[in-house]
Amino acid sequence: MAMDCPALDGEPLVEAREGLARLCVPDPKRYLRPDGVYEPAWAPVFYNPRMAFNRDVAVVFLRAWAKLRGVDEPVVVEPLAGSGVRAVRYALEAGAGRVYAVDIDPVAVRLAEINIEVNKVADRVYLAQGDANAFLHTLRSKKARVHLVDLDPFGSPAPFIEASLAALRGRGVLAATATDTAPLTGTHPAALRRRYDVVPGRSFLEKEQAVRILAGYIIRRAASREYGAKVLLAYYADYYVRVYVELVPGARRADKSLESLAYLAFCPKCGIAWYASKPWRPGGCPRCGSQPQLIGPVYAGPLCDEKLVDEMIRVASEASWLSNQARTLELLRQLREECGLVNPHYRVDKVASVLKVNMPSPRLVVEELRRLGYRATLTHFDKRGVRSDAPPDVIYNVVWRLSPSNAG
Ligand SMILES: C[S@@+](CC[C@H](N)C(=O)[O-])C[C@H]1O[C@@H](n2cnc3c(N)ncnc32)[C@H](O)[C@@H]1O
Ligand SMILES: [Zn+2]
Repeated sequence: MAMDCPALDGEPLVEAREGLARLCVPDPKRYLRPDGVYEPAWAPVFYNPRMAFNRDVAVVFLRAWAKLRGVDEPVVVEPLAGSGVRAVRYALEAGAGRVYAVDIDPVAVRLAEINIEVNKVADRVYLAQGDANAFLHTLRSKKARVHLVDLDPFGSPAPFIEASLAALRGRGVLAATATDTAPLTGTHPAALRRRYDVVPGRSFLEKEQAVRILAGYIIRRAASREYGAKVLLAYYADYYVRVYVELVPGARRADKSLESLAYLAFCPKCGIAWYASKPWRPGGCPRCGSQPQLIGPVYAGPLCDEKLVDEMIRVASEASWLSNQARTLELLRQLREECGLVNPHYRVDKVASVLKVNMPSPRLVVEELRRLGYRATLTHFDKRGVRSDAPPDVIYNVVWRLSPSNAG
């Protein structure tokens, strides 16, 4: 049955559905760019239907994490809540016992109130207007138990990370989306250095670089508060980075997780990247011996936890209500393949261009590497990418042999 959405400050609202939630949102047709595409940032309250996939993965994550950690009715904080869609979905779909939803904008809070009402989750979703950081610090001073803080800002989550860590007492998860992909991928090196405190640069693995910089930044901030940090899931989709980092208090754990940091070293001449643990003595390119370019520190560990992803795949296969069930499963299955392979991916097109041959199919390269006894998979970061534990000379050899230029 169609729903009657009230007006919001004279702004007509329309119905939208996402997961199990029924929502009232600004009419996308009123905020079209000249090319006819909806621009959610122009609407009086931000609601982006394209982020439904991000929220699908988030509810699946929380269900799986709570099951594995034996947490009943987890407590979630969403301090940048916008229309309230994410908070409502955590309550409806992820079994959250309590969700604190906060936004600084009074209009967003009024819309979130409507959506909480419509979905009958007012007993579980607590709404407040205010500054995210102030609210997170209040939770800390009240010693509230928080299991998950989900940061979904405009741009960078960096300004909210300290306060999120403060609110997470005991074992919990910090989930963060970053849409400031121009700095993270190295297009704006000054902003990258400023925001994430790294030696900036632009490798040919832009998306993997972006994910590893954000994860590394969270690990370093967590360590300064004596939290060990483990990356449970980290990926790139559409135009954003998303990471889920589990935090466990303890100075020794913090020291240990700092060991997962390194510098991303890359040789523009050979089109390969690797990790260098000592920036002042990074070692030469394993192929040509020349001094590499460096970015970092970055997180140099696995992009996901295999047990968690297995459980997420199980949850997602049963969650037929998700807005993007097939895409969620596709991403999780691909990440599952990538979990155990920590080396930065190889770009088959770059290697082929250095060899001055046509690019062979990355899928064939993976098959051949496996036949030779190496671990190898495609990567969700790039259709032209291959992730493998094979050394560069083997990759070069395989790309050369499989190139259509050398066929017959
Ligand atoms: C990208 S939108 C959130 C979208 C929402 N999380 C979702 O899944 O649809 C970012 C929101 O953060 C709010 N915001 C910006 N700065 C804030 C601050 N310092 N404290 C609280 N909210 C803030 C904005 O009003 C906006 O609604
Ligand atoms: Zn080289």
